[in-house]
Amino acid sequence: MAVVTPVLTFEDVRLSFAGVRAIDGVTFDVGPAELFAIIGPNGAGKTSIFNVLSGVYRPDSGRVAFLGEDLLSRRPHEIAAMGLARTFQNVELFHNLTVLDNLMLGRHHHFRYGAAAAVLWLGRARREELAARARVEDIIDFLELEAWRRHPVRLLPYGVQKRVELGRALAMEPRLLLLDEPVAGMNLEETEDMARFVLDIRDELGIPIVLVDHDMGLVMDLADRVLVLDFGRPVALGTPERVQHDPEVIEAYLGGTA
Ligand SMILES: Nc1ncnc2c1ncn2[C@@H]1O[C@H](COP(=O)(O)OP(=O)(O)OP(=O)(O)O)[C@@H](O)[C@H]1O
Repeated sequence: MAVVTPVLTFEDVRLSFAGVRAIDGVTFDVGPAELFAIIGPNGAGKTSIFNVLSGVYRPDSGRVAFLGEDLLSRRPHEIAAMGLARTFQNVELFHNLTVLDNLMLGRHHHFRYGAAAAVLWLGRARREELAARARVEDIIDFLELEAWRRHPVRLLPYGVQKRVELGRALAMEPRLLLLDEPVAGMNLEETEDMARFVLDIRDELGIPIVLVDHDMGLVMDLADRVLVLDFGRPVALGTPERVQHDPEVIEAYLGGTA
């Protein structure tokens, strides 16, 4: 049997804040083109895990490797440049800029030319800019954003703004995508659209995804595997089918009502 090397390895990670155990011995890995979900009630430690992965928090102990390389010694911009892209719970875009410009900014770390070349619009700068444009136009097609491409983000419906944020993360050409509550605050139609795009990213682009949410329903529909957390502790890890029927999950997460 072929051995599949995980894209991400998170091993026995612990992190406390003034006595609060935000992450309490959490271990998981994410395979290539896997949609991995982390769920748990408020305060379970989901955002803390994302903050460790993106280099914002340094854990007290444990090991985290991305594409075989240690992540814990890296700064946030280095981790982004390695190909780990993230969206946020709240829309974090430049609201007065157009969709196109926001997506172009998502690519900035790919540009290799210096300031002088950029100002003079010379050689390499021009070639890189044209390649970036082509890539961004592909993403606009993929996320069905054509109708809004020249609109400032602040004028767009909320669900479309979240899609632009997803587009900006894709513009980084990620090797792993972290989605923080991608459907929070969305109506049913927006939620269904977002769910479809998330699946397309895995299936058509082959990009592995870690998705954090507290909505059990969405996660169970989308994820290949699910990690359930409670007060920073792992409660269960497995396929949605298995996790849903785990007595500890039913007790801890659903309060024994399922
Ligand atoms: N910077 C911080 N300083 C102090 N405590 C923190 C910090 N970040 C997180 N915590 C604490 O760690 C615990 C886990 O918080 P975290 O935000 O990771 O949970 P969460 O599962 O993402 O919750 P939510 O669904 O509300 O976003 C909470 O008790 C929280 O108060």
